[in-house]
This record gives sequence, structure tokens and C-alpha cells, in this order.
Amino acid sequence: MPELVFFSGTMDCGKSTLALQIEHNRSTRGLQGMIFTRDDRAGAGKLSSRLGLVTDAVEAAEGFDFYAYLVAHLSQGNRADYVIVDEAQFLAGEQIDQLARVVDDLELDVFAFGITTDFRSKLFPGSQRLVELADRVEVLQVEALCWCGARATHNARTIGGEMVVEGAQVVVGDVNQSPDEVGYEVLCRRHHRRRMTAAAAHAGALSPDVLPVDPSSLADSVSRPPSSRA
Ligand SMILES: Nc1ncnc2c1ncn2[C@@H]1O[C@H](COP(=O)(O)OP(=O)(O)O)[C@@H](O)[C@H]1O
Ligand SMILES: Cc1cn([C@H]2C[C@H](O)[C@@H](COP(=O)(O)O)O2)c(=O)[nH]c1=O
Repeated sequence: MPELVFFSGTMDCGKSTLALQIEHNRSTRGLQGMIFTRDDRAGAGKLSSRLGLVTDAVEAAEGFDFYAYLVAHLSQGNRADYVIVDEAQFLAGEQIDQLARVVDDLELDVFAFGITTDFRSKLFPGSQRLVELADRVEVLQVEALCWCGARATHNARTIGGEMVVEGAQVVVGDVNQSPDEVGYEVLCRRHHRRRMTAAAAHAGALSPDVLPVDPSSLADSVSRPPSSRA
């Protein structure tokens, strides 16, 4: 049975790499895929991974009709055995409905890849509809890590290393940006809630406010046995 599968995770957890691997494994066995993306960092009509791999893709801009495109493609005598869609979070809900129809009526597997939530930890419209409609939701197993070492589950938007919570839902960008650019950082929920990025944690560690203790009293307490301390 063909399936609509949503591969989800935070930014930088390997979704585009997996999309390219699925494409590679199937195309080397003679299958023909249709690859779509929207607003990839590498530019329009590209599906790119941070490992350096990139492939051409059809840019599924606002208003693009997946079902009509594939029906036209097939009825012109072209082949499509499966469909890959990257950056699926950016799609409209109705475009995800079209992908479900591609699975059910055209009987093609559709593999969609995207982040689930935005920088405010709210669902993107495309991801919401995928969670509602997908046959399977697969959370990527190569976990991205928060600076504290816990599994990263949330995406923070940063300016100068500080987490921001105001702004447009869609701002194309990357992790590890220079401090003056808008960037992103993956965090565990605890640190996303506290708006504590790596830079904020580092600044806090260096701040004299973190340990409001007189250094001389510390020296005093370690030189005396615990029983004699106040
Ligand atoms: N220099 C590197 N060496 C090994 N793995 C890397 C390197 N750079 C990035 N990666 C891997 O690539 C992943 C990001 O892959 P990518 O497909 O671009 O992520 P996503 O599409 O989920 O944002 C990182 O989590 C890491 O596992
Ligand atoms: C959290 C968040 C992310 N984005 C953008 C930033 C990137 O261009 C993509 C995610 O790409 P990746 O391959 O998964 O790293 O989404 C955004 O526009 N708004 C957000 O809140």
C-alpha cells in the first residue's frame, strides 16, 4: 500500500540527508522519483543537506498544486514512482491534502520531510496537516543535541545569540550563523522555555552573578571540616 510518511525532527537532525538517501537508494534500483521543495537555503529548486549533497527539485511555491502537477506529468507519458517533499513545514494545509490524494488516487508513496514546530514552538501549518493526515510520522533517530547534552526537541531563533520570540513565522536561515545575523539553535524543551541559548548559558557561567558568594568565604569553608562550618 502506498503511504504518506512524515519524517520530522528539529532543524539540523538530518532530514534532508535522509531525503537524499531515499532518493539515491530508489533511483539506483531504477525507480524514478519526483522531488519537490520549498524555500531551501541553497535557493529555489534545490534540495540541499549540510553534508554537502544537493539535488535539483521542483520548487513548490505558494499556490502550487501537487496533484495537478503530477497528473499532468504522468498524462504526458512521464514516469513517477514516488514523491519526495522537503521543507514540508512551509506548505499550506491544502497542499498536504493534495499529497494525500497523490497517495490514494495515484498510488504513489509520498515521503515528506520537515520541522514540526517554529521558533515559538507552534506547529507550522504544513506540519500540522501532515500530523493529521500521514499514515506514519517518523521522528528522526540521529538526535540533534541541546548545548546541555540533552536531546534537542525545539528550534530557537536567535539574534546575536539571544533567543527571540517575536517575528514572522517564516525566516529562511541556518544554525551556526555569525552573531549579527538572524540564526537558529536547537534546544531541549527546558532551555527553550527558559530562553537559554548556548551564548546565554556561557554568559551566565562567566557572570559574577551566578555564584553570589564571596571567594574568601569559599576558601574558608573548604579549609574547615563540614562539622565546624556555620
Ligand atoms: N561535518 C560533518 N560531519 C558529519 N556529519 C555532519 C557534518 N555536518 C553536518 N553533519 C550531519 O548532518 C546533519 C544535518 O543534516 P541536514 O540533512 O542538513 O539536516 P536537516 O535537513 O534536518 O536540517 C547534522 O545533524 C549532522 O548529523
Ligand atoms: C524554527 C524555524 C525555522 N525556519 C526555517 C529555517 C530554515 O530555513 C528552515 C528549516 O530548515 P532545516 O533544513 O530543517 O534546517 O525553516 C523558519 O522559517 N521559521 C522557524 O520558526
